[in-house]
Amino acid sequence: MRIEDVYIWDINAKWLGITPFQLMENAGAGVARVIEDRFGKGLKVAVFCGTGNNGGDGFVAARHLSFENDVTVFLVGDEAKIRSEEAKLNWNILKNLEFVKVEILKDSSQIRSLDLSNFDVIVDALLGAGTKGEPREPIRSAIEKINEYSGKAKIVSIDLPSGYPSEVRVKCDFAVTFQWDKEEFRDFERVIVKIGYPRELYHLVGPAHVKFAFRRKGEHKGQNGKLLVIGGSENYYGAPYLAAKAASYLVDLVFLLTPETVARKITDPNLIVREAKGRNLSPEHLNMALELAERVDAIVLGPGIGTSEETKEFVKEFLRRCDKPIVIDADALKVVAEDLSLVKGKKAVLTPHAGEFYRLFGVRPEGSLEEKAKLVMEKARESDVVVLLKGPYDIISDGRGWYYNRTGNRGMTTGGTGDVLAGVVGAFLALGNEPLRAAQAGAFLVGYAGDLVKEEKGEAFTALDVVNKIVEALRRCE
Ligand SMILES: NC(=O)C1=CN([C@@H]2O[C@H](COP(=O)(O)OP(=O)(O)OC[C@H]3O[C@@H](n4cnc5c(N)ncnc54)[C@H](O)[C@@H]3O)[C@@H](O)[C@H]2O)[C@H](O)CC1
Ligand SMILES: [K+]
Repeated sequence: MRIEDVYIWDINAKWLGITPFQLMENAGAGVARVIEDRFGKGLKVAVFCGTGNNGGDGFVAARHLSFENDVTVFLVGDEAKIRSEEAKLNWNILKNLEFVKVEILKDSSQIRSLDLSNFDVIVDALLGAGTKGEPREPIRSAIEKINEYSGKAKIVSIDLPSGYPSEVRVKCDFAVTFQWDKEEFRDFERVIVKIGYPRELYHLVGPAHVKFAFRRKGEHKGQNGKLLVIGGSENYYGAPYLAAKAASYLVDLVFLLTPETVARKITDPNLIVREAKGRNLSPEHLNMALELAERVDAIVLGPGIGTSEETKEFVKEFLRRCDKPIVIDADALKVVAEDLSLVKGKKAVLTPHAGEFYRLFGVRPEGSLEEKAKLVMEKARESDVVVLLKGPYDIISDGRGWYYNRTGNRGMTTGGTGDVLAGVVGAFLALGNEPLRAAQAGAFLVGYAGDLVKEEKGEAFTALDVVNKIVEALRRCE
């Protein structure tokens, strides 16, 4: 698990109804318990708190420790800067306690003159997962002050030694970190306390996956994602349009390569339509497709593409010669089913429904969520791509872990929502996300948009209704 996961778990925990207040209470209580387990009671404890939630954990730990120890809290910084509701609540509780001494240290001179020699334990709750860069004053002086007592007092850091990973960091005896170890943590001892997360969070896709996937990096047009949608045929023109339209809300440019019969029906100014002569895509359009692919960040291949022989030839050759991140959906999956080596090791997301999954892998996804998930994970690992199995719960795997998405409703069985999903996953790929994150974010966002439609219209709606709710759903994930 990485530090970013801390924020993903917090946000998705909130989605499950677990509040940051509960998490902070459990974190601070866990720190207090470890300190008393290790060092006994009747201790003289100094708790150095910053103004973020690391400090908030310190406020809680101070309150728990004050029951049988002599506690002094040093707030380092301006109390007006205490930002989160949960930290503010715990600060206000602490300030009103007679049996906890509270001192506010606003600048470094106050810190430099501190004498901590009569404290048995010093708790470092200055900086945690929200640290950016080298420690700045007055936090820096507090770190240096605490380090003067390394080897004299017991020094316990909350979550991680403040200042880490920079050289200016607290020399702690150990850090109490939460729920699981983090792969970025090196060269300091950790004690892990659980703070009440259910196992669900290992697997649940939530709004945090969208929040972290929708990163608009560039300032200039075209820097925030360029996508190419390849699809449409003599029988289908809606599908490629839905995929392209959905994506156009998330990225800067969307190109749509489609047969002329389809192109003529699409007049949406947000889409850059490129006509392929004839009624279906065929090998004669390969160069045009490859040249367009060179200009974009990601590709969606398949919506409405049909199953004519010349189109299957086109799909095969295109997959052989294009290495851009790609979503493969609908009838293009039929071509992949004939030869999985076409996608092996690509930055690809396959988006089959149950029938297409059977066609691809020769086995029906049946049984419990966990049984289906293990099957999806096995097939994703074998084919070395991300598989997003669509269903009442979408199941997603990159072959290493498995995730499931609960947003969406029965109204989503209406035609075209699969095209919308393919377009949105493609857009998240074009924004620079890894295939797994793109699939997680796409599944959640499209289902959530469908839920917003249902709130308004009940379960009778069209895929275009879902497209029109994507921006609203995205805003709620931010
Ligand atoms: N799920 C969990 O594991 C939980 C973790 N909790 C605790 O929350 C912190 C992360 O809190 P956050 O508010 O995001 O950030 P920090 O408190 O670490 O720091 C932000 C604070 O510090 C200032 N700041 C940032 N960088 C610097 C710097 N280089 N120098 C000086 N000051 C800096 C910034 O302006 C903010 O004011 C996590 O570590 C856990 O301890 C939850 O409480 C429980 C769930
Ligand atoms: K800390």
